[in-house]
Amino acid sequence: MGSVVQNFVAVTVLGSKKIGLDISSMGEAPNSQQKIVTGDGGYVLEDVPHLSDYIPNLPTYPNPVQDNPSYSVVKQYFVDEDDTVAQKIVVHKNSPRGIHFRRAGPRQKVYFEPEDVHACIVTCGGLCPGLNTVIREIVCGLHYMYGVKRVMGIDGGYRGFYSKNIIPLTPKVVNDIHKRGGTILGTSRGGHVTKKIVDSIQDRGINQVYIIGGDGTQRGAAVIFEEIRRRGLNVSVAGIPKTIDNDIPVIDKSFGFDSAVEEAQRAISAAHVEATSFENGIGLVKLMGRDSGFIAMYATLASRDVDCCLIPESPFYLEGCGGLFEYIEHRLKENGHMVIVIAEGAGQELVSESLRCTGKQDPSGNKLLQDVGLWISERIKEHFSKQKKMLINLKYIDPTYMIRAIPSNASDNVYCTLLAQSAVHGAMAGYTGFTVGPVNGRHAYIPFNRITETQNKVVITDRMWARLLSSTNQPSFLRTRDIIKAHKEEEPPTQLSDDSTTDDNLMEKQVLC
Ligand SMILES: Nc1ncnc2c1ncn2[C@@H]1O[C@H](COP(=O)(O)OP(=O)(O)O)[C@@H](O)[C@H]1O
Ligand SMILES: O=P(O)(O)OC[C@H]1O[C@](O)(COP(=O)(O)O)[C@@H](O)[C@@H]1O
Ligand SMILES: [Mg+2]
Repeated sequence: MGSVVQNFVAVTVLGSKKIGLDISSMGEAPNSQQKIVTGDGGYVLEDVPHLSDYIPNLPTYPNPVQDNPSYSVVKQYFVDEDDTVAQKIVVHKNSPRGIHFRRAGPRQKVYFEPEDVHACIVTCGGLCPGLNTVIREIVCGLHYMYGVKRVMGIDGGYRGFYSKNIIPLTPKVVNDIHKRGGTILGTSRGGHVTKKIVDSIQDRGINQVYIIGGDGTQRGAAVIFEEIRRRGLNVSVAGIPKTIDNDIPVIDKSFGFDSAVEEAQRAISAAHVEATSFENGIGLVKLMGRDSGFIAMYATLASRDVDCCLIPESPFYLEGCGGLFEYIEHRLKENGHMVIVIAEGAGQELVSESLRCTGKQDPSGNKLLQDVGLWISERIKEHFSKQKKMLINLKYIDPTYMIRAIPSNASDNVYCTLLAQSAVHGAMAGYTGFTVGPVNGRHAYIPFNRITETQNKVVITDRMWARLLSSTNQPSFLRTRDIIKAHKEEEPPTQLSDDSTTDDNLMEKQVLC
């Protein structure tokens, strides 16, 4: 028999399941109410809000997709109302069933008549390959699956709601945009004024809002949803997670990540060519990754030309035994050249120690980072010129904005299509206040708070990082105390990471000087 989790107010009882609203504090969106359903065997559904939660007696309509020749041939096209997706799929015999999310997809009944829908799409934050594909597929999904004709683009991110003109979007307008990088709608940081945004939504009669963006954007979307609910508006808010850094938790990975890793290969290959063409050549490539080193890690693993990968999650040091300089010297003596990949957020504490730390932020409140690529290039050159033992040739490549500006690759295009269609199905079915994304390969509707409360990071006590260390043969730069600290802080494995190694294994691996 299910039960209501403590701190949750029961509002409905369905068979053995109970639905509760969490009224405890929820970070930056204090009015948020979490919908939790518990069931037998430790089953927990972290559900997403629905328009009918706060607007009574909403009419429903048969889903027009059932009359669409492309889709009507598919048996069981509609998702069962009770389908949910498990967050954890590696379990033991006696494990509780754990957390689940509502499965994404088309429902038998929809909460909007297609001719009544007035949808808008906005893109916020940094660029990422695939933004245009998601825009295209939302427009085409609404149009071809549901017969929705009124879709508009918000120009230039959140501030575009109240300071710019709208961009009408039709299948014709968006037909070719997936072949272009960037976003045809423009994007920006900062400018989130909730009241003005929701006023604009209300004034324009918009009833579906599709918000494409990263962690900051999803925080903004959560606040917009709260305000819409407070005003009792029949407006569905759907978030589509975007971040090239892949730092959004819960979902398997974010769109554009694969494209970025693929494009990074070109920079790494160039660095390798440069490095191998000069005596003691060092090719240094800086890749994106403000707080999470996924691009650097995956690009390194894919390339096999990289001798050292430095990421924000794994502290390193330059001088002395087991340090970077020692490793460079050893590798150059051994192989005559080397390639280093560094994520932009790596070693920031070292950079701040030696440069005057400005503490500046971008308009969204993200910390502005020092250029670690330039800094480390200078330090390496300085070290070897002082030592006079070895003449080195270092070439620094910063391809970050070139990578971010490419169109998405084929697999990201397919992924973007699924994301966009899942978002459209969710909004049409009356769900709101959700982010869509794959969890263990199945698309699901995830409450905003789950996406914004933490960041996805490389877990350096996972097997994936061990694989990287073994592929580059670089030192782990970890001292015993760091290993113990890392294990204490260890987060549950993310979908892109792997199981943890044991304490004992790691202890054996530390560098002995
Ligand atoms: N806590 C927040 N509340 C409301 N809006 C936010 C919040 N954090 C960021 N935003 C807005 O979200 C947008 C994008 O955020 P940003 O951090 O630049 O990029 P990303 O969404 O890619 O992380 C900006 O317009 C910013 O003002
Ligand atoms: O120079 P900008 O546009 O501020 O972007 C730089 C940042 O954007 C990112 O690509 C990620 O941005 P988002 O948070 O918008 O996804 C970081 O890796 C990088 O630090
Ligand atoms: Mg961000």
